[in-house]
Amino acid sequence: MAEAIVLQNVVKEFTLRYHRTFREITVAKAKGQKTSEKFNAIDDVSFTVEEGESIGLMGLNGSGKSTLLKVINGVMRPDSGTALTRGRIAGLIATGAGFHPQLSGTENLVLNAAILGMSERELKRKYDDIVEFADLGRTLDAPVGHYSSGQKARLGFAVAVHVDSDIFLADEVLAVGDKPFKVKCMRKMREIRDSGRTLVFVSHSPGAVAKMCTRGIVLEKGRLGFDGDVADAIHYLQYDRTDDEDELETDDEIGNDI
Ligand SMILES: Nc1ncnc2c1ncn2[C@@H]1O[C@H](COP(=O)(O)OP(=O)(O)OP(=O)(O)O)[C@@H](O)[C@H]1O
Repeated sequence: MAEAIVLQNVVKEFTLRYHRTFREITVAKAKGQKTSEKFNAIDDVSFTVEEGESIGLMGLNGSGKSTLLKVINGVMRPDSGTALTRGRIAGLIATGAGFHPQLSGTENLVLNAAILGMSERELKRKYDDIVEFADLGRTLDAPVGHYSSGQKARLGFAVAVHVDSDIFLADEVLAVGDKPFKVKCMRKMREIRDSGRTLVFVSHSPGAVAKMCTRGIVLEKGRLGFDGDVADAIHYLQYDRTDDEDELETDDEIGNDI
């Protein structure tokens, strides 16, 4: 089996700025305080994904999952190390990314499909399915700038799943969609997985990850914390733990009842 994604010692550095105004910066400098700090959002991460594997990319908030997807997708370049991929990549890596707020949903659909490499003929063939999947009704005629985050996710996901990709990246599709849409997304991602395409699925929902993926990769403050069987990855993160304080937790329910 061929390699679909190969990451070697990938580092992505960001600058965290503590102040927003000149005045604040001047005061901080006068007091000898730092005004910004560099940190590695992705810190020396290496792993290989074989074609057809389904990976659950997990980790606490801010651990670097979205950043890593952007590096894999190619919208961000690593500061050092290499990120190689084989084949066409599609997916939803950030809700609303690539949308023009002043254009309507329909216009953005066409634009987005073209950006993702769909030919005019292919789009004509798939247009009705995309519209049906997004299920936005007349809202499709309204400017995307007025869309809710869930509506943006619907449109972005609807286009992305209809692209003939070899690698599908999904970031937090379950976070903003309503329940019927989540169910539809999970079904579609399962179809993608079962068709032998490579899937990288970012989620905080252990139930959904366990159902969708065979391998789990856990990021911890930008570093690779765990890479192995998906159940072990969930256990490593203690996402399978339920104690009294977790009683109000809804995350697992979301995954379990899909
Ligand atoms: N463009 C940026 N400039 C500076 N810092 C950034 C930038 N993008 C992300 N970060 C920081 O990098 C770290 C990793 O962010 P990232 O969005 O990859 O985390 P995540 O694991 O996807 O988090 P979550 O689960 O909350 O979605 C965070 O500390 C975030 O604040």
